[in-house]
Amino acid sequence: MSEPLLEIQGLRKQFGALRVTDDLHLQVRRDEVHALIGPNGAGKTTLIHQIAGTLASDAGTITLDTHDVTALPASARVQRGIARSYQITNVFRRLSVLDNVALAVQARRGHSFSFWRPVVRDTALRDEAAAVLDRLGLAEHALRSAQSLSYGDQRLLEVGIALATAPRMLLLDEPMAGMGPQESSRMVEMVERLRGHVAVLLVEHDMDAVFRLADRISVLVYGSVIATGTPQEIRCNPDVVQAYLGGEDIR
Ligand SMILES: Nc1ncnc2c1ncn2[C@@H]1O[C@H](COP(=O)(O)OP(=O)(O)OP(=O)(O)O)[C@@H](O)[C@H]1O
Repeated sequence: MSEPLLEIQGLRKQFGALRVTDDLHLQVRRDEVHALIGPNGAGKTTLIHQIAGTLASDAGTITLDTHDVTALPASARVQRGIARSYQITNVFRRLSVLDNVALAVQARRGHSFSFWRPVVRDTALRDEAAAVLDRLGLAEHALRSAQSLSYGDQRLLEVGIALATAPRMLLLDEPMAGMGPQESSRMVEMVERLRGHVAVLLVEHDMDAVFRLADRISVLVYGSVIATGTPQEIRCNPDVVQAYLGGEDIR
């Protein structure tokens, strides 16, 4: 069993009187796919924002590899190895697929976007971006504009942009949302290939995908983790079945 890479203790985020995350504790190991499930409004997306640093926390700590990152801005967390995939709105639609990934590689190297040069002039950059596309199964689309990709491929590209920052902790917020069965299964295969190379925290409503992919699952209810365990443990946990599904079987 590996040591936790990400450790969250007593985390809280409050909007007015509403505590969206509240005394939240969670550990993600460095070699696991860890799924976070919970009813609508439980606070899953808010937690992803707090980990990524796009929302400041009101209490608690977030440590990555024992370094406290709670007070760091989002950009500094990316440099430390935390990446999240954003919605398609984060993709530069008119740029090529390869250039989109290369921009993220370049950002990781600490260059600002104003120094962006066509990727074709920078072999190392191009090779690194191409390797990411290979990993995603998008190599054949490298020179197409991002906007010409199918919906499923655009969502894969989002993950590619996150991977291009060479994360140790990858946050995926509903990567299968809006996908048909075929596209979902490509995303599942892609996440499967990441296992062991990068720690993955996966928020997903598609329970088939969750139970297929997760090494462990945490269940969030009213902003707190009520249970963490293997898929089998979670499936059999009476508190989870009661709280999450109102008493119905989880699958
Ligand atoms: N910026 C905000 N201001 C006020 N309330 C917010 C804000 N962001 C989220 N909330 C509220 O916090 C609660 C949790 O939202 P969040 O999106 O984190 O839940 P979730 O578990 O991701 O839900 P879903 O599964 O439906 O995506 C909701 O009641 C939401 O309305």
